[in-house]
Amino acid sequence: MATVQSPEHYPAGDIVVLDRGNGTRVIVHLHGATVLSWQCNGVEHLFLSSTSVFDNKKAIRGGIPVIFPQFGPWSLGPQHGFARTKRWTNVIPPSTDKNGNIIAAFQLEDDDETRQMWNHKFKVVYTLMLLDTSLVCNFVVHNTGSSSFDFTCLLHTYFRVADINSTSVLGLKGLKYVDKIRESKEFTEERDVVSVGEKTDRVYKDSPKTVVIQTAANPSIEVSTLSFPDTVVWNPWEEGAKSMADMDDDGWRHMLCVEAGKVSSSVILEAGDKFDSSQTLKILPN
Ligand SMILES: O=P(O)(O)OC[C@H]1O[C@H](O)[C@H](O)[C@@H](O)[C@@H]1O
Repeated sequence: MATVQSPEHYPAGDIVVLDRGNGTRVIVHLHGATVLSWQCNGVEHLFLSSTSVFDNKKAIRGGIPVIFPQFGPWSLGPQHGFARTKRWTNVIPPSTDKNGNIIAAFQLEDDDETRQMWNHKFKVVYTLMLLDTSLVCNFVVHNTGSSSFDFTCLLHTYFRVADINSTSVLGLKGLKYVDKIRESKEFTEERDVVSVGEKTDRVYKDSPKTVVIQTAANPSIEVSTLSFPDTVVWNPWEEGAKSMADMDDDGWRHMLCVEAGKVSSSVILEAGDKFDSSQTLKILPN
């Protein structure tokens, strides 16, 4: 049977595939422009829950959901904003550049539904570039209206890990973080190697441009960012996973969200301006 991370699982009109051959490919669902899968030489690097709902309504549980214009609870609309539950347009179909890299772009613009929640004119262009061992996700917000607006945004990447108990994140030492599990109080990270051994939901501020996810059995992955100063580290752990209908009961063992974004403070975007940001996921040699 086809798995949720294979193109055959989806109606052809719902997905876009960036395929370099040799098992190196990305699958994007137009619902939320959610990257469902990033395989490199046949090895999958993203977690996608097998119980995720694909009804083109609910947010997809796994891959790389795009969070905009609000990270977290929102008084004007759904948690994490509307971008992850809107249908995006594939404005540049997958094409190969002279170096053999595959590029595709997706776009979301304001419409009646978004303006009812958030009355602003915008265009978001999300461009993916698949290289041999890396994936570039470029996220650009344009203010197409005549007044300024503010927003937060984030790429909610679910990394697939062999075992959460032997997974860690490097590069966070010395950073201040807001711990959402501990009344959103602020702490300072003391560890060089940040392992995750319990329910975790932290927003690390002023992160370095590069953090690394280390996990036994898989190669390490480097996450490099531009204009994304925050790093959210999230794992719902066993009880949290069980309480989510769209998360595999043992999903928490095999995932770690390391999310690059601008969430501690908002972006204020003047009319006619753009905000340009990106994350690059790179598989490091063993
Ligand atoms: O269940 P969701 O709306 O997809 O949110 C999943 C998680 O996203 C982020 O990582 C937040 O920091 C968490 O507080 C939240 O639980």
